[in-house]
Amino acid sequence: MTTQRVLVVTGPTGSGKTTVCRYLLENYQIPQVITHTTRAPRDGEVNNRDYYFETPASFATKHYLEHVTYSGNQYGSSREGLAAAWQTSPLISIVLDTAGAETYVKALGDQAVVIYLEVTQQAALIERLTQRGDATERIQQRVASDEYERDQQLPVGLVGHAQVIVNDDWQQTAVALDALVAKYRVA
Ligand SMILES: Nc1ncnc2c1ncn2[C@@H]1O[C@H](COP(=O)(O)OP(=O)(O)OP(=O)(O)O)[C@@H](O)[C@H]1O
Ligand SMILES: Nc1nc2c(ncn2[C@@H]2O[C@H](COP(=O)(O)O)[C@@H](O)[C@H]2O)c(=O)[nH]1
Repeated sequence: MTTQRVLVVTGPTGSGKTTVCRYLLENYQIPQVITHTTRAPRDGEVNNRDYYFETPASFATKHYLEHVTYSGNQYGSSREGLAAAWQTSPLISIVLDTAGAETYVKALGDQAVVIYLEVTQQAALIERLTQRGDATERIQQRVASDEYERDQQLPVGLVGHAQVIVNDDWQQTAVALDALVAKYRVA
């Protein structure tokens, strides 16, 4: 039987996690698990595609494999979401903060293939958030959060479990992703 795996894409805010999952979907038809959040949608984000956007009350009614608070908002991923994505493909992806990635490794073992993205210059991260259209006060709130600081380094619990990709140059990132997919994708 084909092993079901999930590519867990993690790293600091603005490091390119969502961009990586979009690339995996567009180039390899690897579906992304949609997660739940109480954060307000950004311009261009669509409910049921980018996130399940929830109120605090509706967020509390779901069954989560893990859930976190990140910069004042709640985020969570459900077992049902994973199962639904695995129905469509044995190789799927999900975007998580590093706390969520650690939980996935504990819960799923080798089924969780962790990709930790980093960007060499922290100023480049902030610049990318600005270019994405994030409001200045939102960026400041995020940069001041404990979660922002924590996600700047690969957590000890992921050492030996994560493949680190430096996403300074997109072409190099794409080459690294192509190699990773070749290793895990079933022909
Ligand atoms: N290698 C790169 N070079 C330049 N810009 C990039 C690169 N990779 C991604 N970006 C851009 O950086 C911005 C942030 O990327 P993305 O939204 O994928 O980050 P993220 O890690 O998902 O962020 P967050 O955790 O805040 O949701 C986007 O505008 C994206 O187009
Ligand atoms: N542990 C989890 N982290 C999640 C989940 N969904 C998204 N995220 C992470 O939250 C931050 C902020 O996301 P943003 O879209 O507001 O920029 C980022 O690190 C995401 O990877 C989840 O279900 N669980």
